[in-house]
Amino acid sequence: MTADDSHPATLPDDARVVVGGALLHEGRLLAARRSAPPQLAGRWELPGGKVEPGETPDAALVRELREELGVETEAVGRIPGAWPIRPGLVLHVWTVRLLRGTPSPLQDHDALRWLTPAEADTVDWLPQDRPAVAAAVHLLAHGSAGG
Ligand SMILES: Nc1nc2c([nH]c(=O)n2[C@H]2C[C@H](O)[C@@H](COP(=O)(O)OP(=O)(O)OP(=O)(O)O)O2)c(=O)[nH]1
Repeated sequence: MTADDSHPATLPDDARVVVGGALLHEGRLLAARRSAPPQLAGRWELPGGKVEPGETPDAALVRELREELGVETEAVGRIPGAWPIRPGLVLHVWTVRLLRGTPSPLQDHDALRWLTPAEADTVDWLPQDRPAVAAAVHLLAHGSAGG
C-alpha cells in the first residue's frame, strides 16, 4: 500500500457543477416541475443545468434559463453551499433577476409556479434543492432580494 491509496476515489473538487437559478421576482420564487427523466418527472426544482467545460457558472445559468424558459436573466449572487446530487454531480444555486420575458416551460419542464414565501413548501421539491430554496425564501421574506 502507498500513501496514495488513502485518497478518496472521487475528490469533491472533481464533481461537475449543476447550477440552479432561484429566480426571484415581485416577491415570489419560480419553481419548475421536471418532465424527464422518468425517475425525476413530477418533482420540482430550480431551473438550470450542467455547467459546460470552459463556461462560468453564471453564464451557464443565463444560457439554461434562456433555453428552458425563454427569458433573459442576470445571475445576482451565489447562495452559500454545495449539495451532492449523485456521485460526480453537485448542485450550486444562485439568485437570479428577471430582465425580460415571461417564463414558459419550453424544455425539461411541464409546469411552472411562482411561489410566495408562504407557498414555498407546497410543491414536492427534489430533496437536494430544499436547503437552497429555504435560503432563497429567507431572502424574499426579509426584503433583501431584488426584482
Ligand atoms: N436543473 C436542475 N437540476 C437539478 C436540480 N436539483 C437536482 O438534483 N438536479 C439534478 C437533476 C439532473 O439529474 C441534474 C441536472 O441535469 P439537467 O438535465 O437539468 O442538466 P442539463 O440541462 O445540462 O442536461 P443535459 O445537457 O445533460 O441534457 O441535476 C435543480 O435544482 N435544477
